[in-house]
Amino acid sequence: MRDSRRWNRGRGQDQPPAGSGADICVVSPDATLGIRQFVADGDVRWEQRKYEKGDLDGAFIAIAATNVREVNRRIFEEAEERGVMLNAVDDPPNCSFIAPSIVQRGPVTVAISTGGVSPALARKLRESLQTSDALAWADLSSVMAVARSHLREAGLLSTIDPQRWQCCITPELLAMVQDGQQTEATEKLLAGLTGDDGRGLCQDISQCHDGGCQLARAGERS
Ligand SMILES: C[C@@]1(CC(=O)O)C2=NC(=C\c3[nH]c(c(CCC(=O)O)c3CC(=O)O)Cc3[nH]c(c(CC(=O)O)c3CCC(=O)O)/C=C3\N/C(=C\2)[C@@H](CCC(=O)O)[C@]3(C)CC(=O)O)/[C@H]1CCC(=O)O
Ligand SMILES: NC(=O)c1ccc[n+]([C@@H]2O[C@H](COP(=O)([O-])OP(=O)(O)OC[C@H]3O[C@@H](n4cnc5c(N)ncnc54)[C@H](O)[C@@H]3O)[C@@H](O)[C@H]2O)c1
Repeated sequence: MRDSRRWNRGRGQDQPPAGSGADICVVSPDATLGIRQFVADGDVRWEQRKYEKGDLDGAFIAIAATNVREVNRRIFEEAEERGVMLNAVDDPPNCSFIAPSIVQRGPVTVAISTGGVSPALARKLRESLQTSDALAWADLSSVMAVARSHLREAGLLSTIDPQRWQCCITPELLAMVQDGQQTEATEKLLAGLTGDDGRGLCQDISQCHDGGCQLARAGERS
């Protein structure tokens, strides 16, 4: 099993691997302080012994992180036999999946993979993305969720053109949310989506491409 340094490094924070509701079991004669803490917190079970064939019985996903390459290879063989997904930390040929670098903001998760070509590049991309404006769109999550659930309840969700969603997700809407005006932003979004805002936004969906309506609105203002 990976040690806590790696868990923390991959996520860029002191976040236990649990929290997903997964039943996590570590099989190892010894464990780091980090893993012992997860065990003490009830997030992880620890079987204090060496790996034995059969340990993957019933597993959905496994990580082979012993410091003995031959043991990791045997774990990979068992995983292949059982159809269990396996990651062998730094041994790509003995992985059936590769661990990505992760960026999270609210409910939004961005996973970055270089396909094993360069983990250092995956980290660079993660660190760039964490501070990039692109990720700020994730701050709209709760407003989007509320509007969506409202439209679903009203039986209107499937009537909204996908392009209209894109046109309504504007920097202006984001600024409102970031200013703490959640309710106003939700109302504005719903009005824009249902065409009730009276400003002609996206009245002709067929003309509305690549933010075209926003460009038109900017033109109107100037
Ligand atoms: C993304 C991340 C997630 C995580 O760890 O969970 C991750 N490695 C991270 C960092 C990192 N790892 C290494 C360095 C040193 C610089 C460098 O080598 O580039 C750095 C950078 C640093 O620490 O700054 C060393 C290293 N890693 C691997 C090898 C073996 C090989 O390539 O053969 C070696 C050489 C070992 C040696 O011999 O010394 C292999 C893998 N590492 C992967 C994932 C998978 C491919 C992912 C992809 O490329 O997309 C894969 C295949 C295994 C797997 O699937 O888990 C995490 C980013 C954390 C973050 O976001 O900050
Ligand atoms: N890809 C990465 O980013 C990355 C990062 C850190 C470590 N690694 C790799 O992960 C592996 C482990 O590194 P580490 O620093 O955690 O090593 P470590 O020595 O700290 O830990 C290895 C653990 O495996 C246990 N172990 C040994 N034989 C075992 C067996 N037969 N059954 C069960 N457990 C057994 C040991 O008791 C120990 O607790 C190494 O191959 C290392 O190169 C990869």
